[in-house]
Amino acid sequence: MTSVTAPTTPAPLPVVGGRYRPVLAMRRNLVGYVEDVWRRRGDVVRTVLGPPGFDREVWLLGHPDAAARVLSGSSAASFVKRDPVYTETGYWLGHGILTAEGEEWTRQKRFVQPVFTKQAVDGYADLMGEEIAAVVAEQDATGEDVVDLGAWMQRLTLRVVVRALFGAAEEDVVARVRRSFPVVADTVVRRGVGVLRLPPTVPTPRVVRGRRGRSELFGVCEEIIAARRASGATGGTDLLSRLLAARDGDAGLTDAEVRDQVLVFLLAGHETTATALTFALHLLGRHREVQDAVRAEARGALAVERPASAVAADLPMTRAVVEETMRLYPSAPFTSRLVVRDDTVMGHPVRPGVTVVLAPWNIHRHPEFWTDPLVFDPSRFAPGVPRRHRYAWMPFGGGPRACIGQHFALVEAVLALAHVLRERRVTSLLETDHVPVDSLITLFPTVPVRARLQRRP
Ligand code: HEM
Repeated sequence: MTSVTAPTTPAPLPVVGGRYRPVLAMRRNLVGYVEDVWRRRGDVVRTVLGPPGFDREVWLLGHPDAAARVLSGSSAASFVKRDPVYTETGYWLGHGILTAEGEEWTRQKRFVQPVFTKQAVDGYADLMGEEIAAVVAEQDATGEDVVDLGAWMQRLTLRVVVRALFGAAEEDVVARVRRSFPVVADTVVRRGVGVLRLPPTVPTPRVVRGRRGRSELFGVCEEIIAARRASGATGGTDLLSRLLAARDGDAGLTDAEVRDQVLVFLLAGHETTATALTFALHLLGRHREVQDAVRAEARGALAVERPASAVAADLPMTRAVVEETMRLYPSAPFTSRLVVRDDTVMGHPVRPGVTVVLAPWNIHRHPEFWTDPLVFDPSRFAPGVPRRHRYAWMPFGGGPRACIGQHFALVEAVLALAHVLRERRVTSLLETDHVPVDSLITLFPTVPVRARLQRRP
C-alpha cells in the first residue's frame, strides 16, 4: 500500500519585535542588533518596521542556504538591488555596475569585466607593491611607533586604488575622497535603514551634507575624466584608460557612465580592503606565533626578484590569515535585496515588496558550519582543507553579482601584510580579538584600533 503525504506548507513566519524598537536598536548599532536577533530568534527572522501605512517588511537571513537562494543564478532574478539601501546608493553614488539591474547591468558588465580579468589585475600588482612600500616608508619616517591601523590602512588602500585608476596616486584626489566619502556613506545608510524616507529633494540637514559630499566626489572624477579626454592620451593601462577605451560593438561609455564606474571602484575598492587589513594586523598583533609564520613566509617570498603578482601567489599562509580575518570581520557585513516575485527562502514563502537582508556577519559565525566560530584560526583556510558550503564564507557575496574586485583585493591585502610584517613586529594595543564594531555600508571599529610597530632586523 502506498501512502500519499500532502505537501506541507510551513506556517507563516511570526513577526519578531515591535515596529519601532528594532529601528532604534539598529540606529544604536546595526551589527549588534542583527547578531542579537539571529542568536535569539534563528536564521530566518521576519520583522515589520515603521508605522502602519509606511511600514516595510524586512527579513533577516543568517544561513548559507538563504544566501544561496537569494544570490545564486537560478533564483537571483526574484531578489534585486532595488531595496532602500541600494536605491539610496544609486541616488547618491551614481548608477554604475554596483547598483544597475537587469539588461543595464548586463550591458555594463560587458564593459567592465575585461578591466578586471586576472591578467589585468596581476598587471597592477607591481604598482600595489610600490604604493604599499611608499606608505610603509612614510610611516617609518614619522618616527612614531604607535599607529592607528584604520587610518593607516585607509591611506594605503586609497593610494593603491587611485593609482590603479588614474595612473598616479595624486594627493589631492586622495584627500578629497577621504573627506567626502564618509559623509555620503552616512547619508546612504541612515536614509536606507530609516523608516520614514523623505524624497531626497527635501533638504534635511543630512541631505544637504550628502549633496555637498556627492558633488565633491563627482567633481573629483569629472575633472580627471575631462583632463584625460582633453589630453587625447590613449593606450594607457590604468583602469580609467581601459574604461575610456572599452567598446561594446561600436558603442563606448559616456563620460557620466565612466564617472559612475570610477566612483564605484574608488568606493567599493578602498574602505573594504582597508577594513580587512586593519583587522588582520590587529589579529596578527595578538597572535604572535601566526605573525612569526607570516613574517617567515613574507621574507622567503620577497627575497626573490620577481613580479609582485608572483609574490602574491606564493603567500598561502598570509592569504589564509586574510580569509580568516574576513570571516570574523566581513568588510560588508550585510547585503540586501528587494523581493520582486513570489519565491521561497529556506522553505518560507516570501512575497514581492519584502526586503531581505543577508548577514555574512552571522553566517560566518554559524555553529553548523564553523567549529569554535569566535576563535581566530587561519588554518581553516590552509591549502587542502576541504571546501565547506559555498556560502558559509561569503565576504565577496556570490552568484552573478559577486564582487568583481575580489582578486584585486586579495592580491593587495596579501602584499600589504607581507610588506608590513617583513621587517616589523606588530603588537596590538587592544586586549581582545573581538573589537566592537558597527557598519555604514562597510564595517568599522567603534574604538581606535592601534598597534605598536617595531622594526626587526
Ligand atoms: C576586501 C575587499 C572587498 C570586499 C569585502 C568586497 C565585497 C563586495 C561584496 C560583498 C559585493 C556584493 C554586494 C552584493 O551582492 O550586494 C561586492 C560587489 C562589488 N565590488 Fe567588491 N569588495 C571588495 C573589494 C572590491 C574592489 C577592490 C573593487 C574594485 C576595484 C570592488 C568592486 C566591486 C563591484 C564593481 C561590485 C559590484 C559587482 C556587480 O554587481 O556586478 N570591490 N563587493
